[in-house]
Amino acid sequence: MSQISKFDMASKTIIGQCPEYSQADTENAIEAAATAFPAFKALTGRERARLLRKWHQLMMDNVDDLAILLTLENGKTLAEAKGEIAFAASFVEYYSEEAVRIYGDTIPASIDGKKILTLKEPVGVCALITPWNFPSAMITRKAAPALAAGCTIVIKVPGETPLSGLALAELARQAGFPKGVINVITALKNTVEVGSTLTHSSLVQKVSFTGSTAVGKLLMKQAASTMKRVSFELGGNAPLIVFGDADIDKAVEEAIASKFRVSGQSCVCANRLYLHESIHDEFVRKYAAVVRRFKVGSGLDSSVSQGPLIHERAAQKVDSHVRDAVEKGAKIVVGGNFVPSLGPTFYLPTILTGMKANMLLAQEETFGPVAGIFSFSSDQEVVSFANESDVGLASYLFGKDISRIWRVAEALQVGMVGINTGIISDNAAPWTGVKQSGIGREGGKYGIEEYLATKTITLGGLGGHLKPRI
Ligand SMILES: NC(=O)c1ccc[n+]([C@@H]2O[C@H](COP(=O)([O-])OP(=O)(O)OC[C@H]3O[C@@H](n4cnc5c(N)ncnc54)[C@H](O)[C@@H]3O)[C@@H](O)[C@H]2O)c1
Ligand SMILES: O=CCCC(=O)O
Repeated sequence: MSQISKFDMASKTIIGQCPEYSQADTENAIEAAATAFPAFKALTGRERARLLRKWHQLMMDNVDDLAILLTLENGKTLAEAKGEIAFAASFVEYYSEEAVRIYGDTIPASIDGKKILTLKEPVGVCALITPWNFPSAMITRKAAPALAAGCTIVIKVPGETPLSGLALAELARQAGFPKGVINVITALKNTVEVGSTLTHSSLVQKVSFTGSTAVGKLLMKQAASTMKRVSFELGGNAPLIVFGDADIDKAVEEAIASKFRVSGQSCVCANRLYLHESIHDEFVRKYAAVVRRFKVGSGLDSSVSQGPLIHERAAQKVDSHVRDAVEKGAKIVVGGNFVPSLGPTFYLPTILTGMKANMLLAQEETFGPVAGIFSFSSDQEVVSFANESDVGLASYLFGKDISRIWRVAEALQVGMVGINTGIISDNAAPWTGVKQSGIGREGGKYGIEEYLATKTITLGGLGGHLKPRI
């Protein structure tokens, strides 16, 4: 069997290898999950909750090792990696608490003598396909609710970051999950055939995918062949709007976190920053002062704030957005180039001003450390700028006038709005997009519903109501 070699993202030295699984291996994993399903489904919610709690505990006991592995294979800083492991574990804890709270309804029937009940049942074998930008959290955000519901799973981890998923699966084994309940497929070269196998298999009942909109569309088409349930968490192009009455220092701090965490490689990272003309210059001056202090380098170096991007293609895309903007009249305030001394995947944190709607950055997700700054003069104008996108995942608003904030939050065509905060990730909150940012929700009480089917039971022949004796 051929192997995938994994390199430390900063030094490019080899850190490990894992199998390049094929269509046949994927079919075996699906079979294993299907075989394990009846017994796993039959466990009580309390039993599944205990397994999840143990898994959560093992993740937290091993947070340092998991974080080092994550930094090595993804490039994000160690502080960010530790944050991600805690975030990943938080989904496991949350859904250990939901596993015992899966309720059906009793529904008054329209016809006398009948009763209607609903049962919530696990949908069956689920294929979970996850991206490299959050190699641990994007797995547990799917796996924890699926397992809490009683589903068995086949996880297709990204070829760029397979090791974190394997480490999580080993900890799940140690936690006591029965054989066949959690299966991991690693593939890089064979990604397309593995994806096709998962989405066409008649044993797989559900596909949950996080990744780009382009791949999401392909998987949706493939999953249609067997009418699978689907959940898609796809790309974004988040607008961040600062109104004239905002607390500028706070908005700068939060906009830094929103734009530059994981070097701009989160689906909810602010991509387009819209500043009211009255505070534009002050914001840019303060924002640039912070960004100039950033240090780019290996994520393992504690003085570094920005690690490498995932691959050369990603860095080239970032640079193409910067070049395109400059050609069309934008000005580079900070950064604007690669860091050749570190290698082709390192890009300087960049601020561009004078952005216009015809620039690539305005139209597509940059997925890198570039803040494109636009100026606006009225609420209506900024809402129409922000909505000029075929995706609608996250957005951010900064200001004090609550009636304006509310009006704009309602008018934005997005799944999530952060108000006076640049960080909206929380295991308890529904994570969701509109337009081409996806279908379905992850997290919170809604996340588990994606893995449950509602069965309606109608009891007949019950007769009428008892008549009171007179
Ligand atoms: N909405 C969200 O919650 C969310 C979260 C994280 C990332 N994302 C999005 O993900 C994208 C970045 O991640 P990426 O570059 O890994 O995305 P991607 O779509 O290229 O890949 C995502 C996953 O799908 C796999 N994949 C690719 N082609 C496939 C195929 N034909 N069949 C089956 N699997 C296939 C990849 O190996 C990876 O595991 C960005 O667009 C980002 O916005 C969205
Ligand atoms: O890509 C993203 C989801 C995770 C996050 O940003 O919290």
